[in-house]
Amino acid sequence: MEKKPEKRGMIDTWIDKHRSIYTAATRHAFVVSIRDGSVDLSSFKTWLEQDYLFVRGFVPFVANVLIRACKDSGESSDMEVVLGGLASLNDEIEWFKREGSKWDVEFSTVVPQNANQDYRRFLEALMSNEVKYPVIMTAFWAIEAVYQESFAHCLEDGNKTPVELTGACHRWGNDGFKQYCSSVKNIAERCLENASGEVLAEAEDVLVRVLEHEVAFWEMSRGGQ
Ligand SMILES: Cc1ncc(CN)c(N)n1
Repeated sequence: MEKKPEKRGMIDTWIDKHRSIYTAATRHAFVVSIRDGSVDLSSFKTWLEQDYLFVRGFVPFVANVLIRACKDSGESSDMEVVLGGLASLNDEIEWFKREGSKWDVEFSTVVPQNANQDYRRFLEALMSNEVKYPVIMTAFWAIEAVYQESFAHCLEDGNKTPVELTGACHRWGNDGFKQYCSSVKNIAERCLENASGEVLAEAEDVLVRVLEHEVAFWEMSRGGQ
């Protein structure tokens, strides 16, 4: 049977419109250096330290998305998708701790860098009740999708990803995580279909801002702030 082409929604339209920042976030030099094996391991360690702190701040954000999915969605399956994401953050934190001991990282002494603090402040602002559900779901999708696309790239054919880094790549580059991102995208697209012009403008803006924060986060790993 012929496969039906997937329906293009607002998110795909916005990605096309903001292609250069989308590519900057999903094909950043740090990610490309993992894929081609030239990665500087001290950059990887910086990323690991900073991302552990980020993920700890991401938990309350996702918990808030879960509450909004229960209160504002009207579709009971939204809650199940987000709950799955929250549960996998538990595994993620355990993974970071194991990885930290492998790389001799003492997380308790790590200080969040500026890009990390800015990103976390942005997430906190999104947790306000004033922010509409379609806007939150768009942001949530973008945050997860950047990691999925980036790390899946490090596993694609022809990669020279160092074996000690493949664990990180599989964590976000695996098919289950891809499927989960696609479910989150479907939720966001469904909400955006019925959104007002004002909410659409806000969601587009938030999408671009997530991509900018992701670029700054990768830059920080390579020694920027
Ligand atoms: C900066 C960042 N962005 C996204 C993810 C994926 N949850 C993450 N761990 N860190």
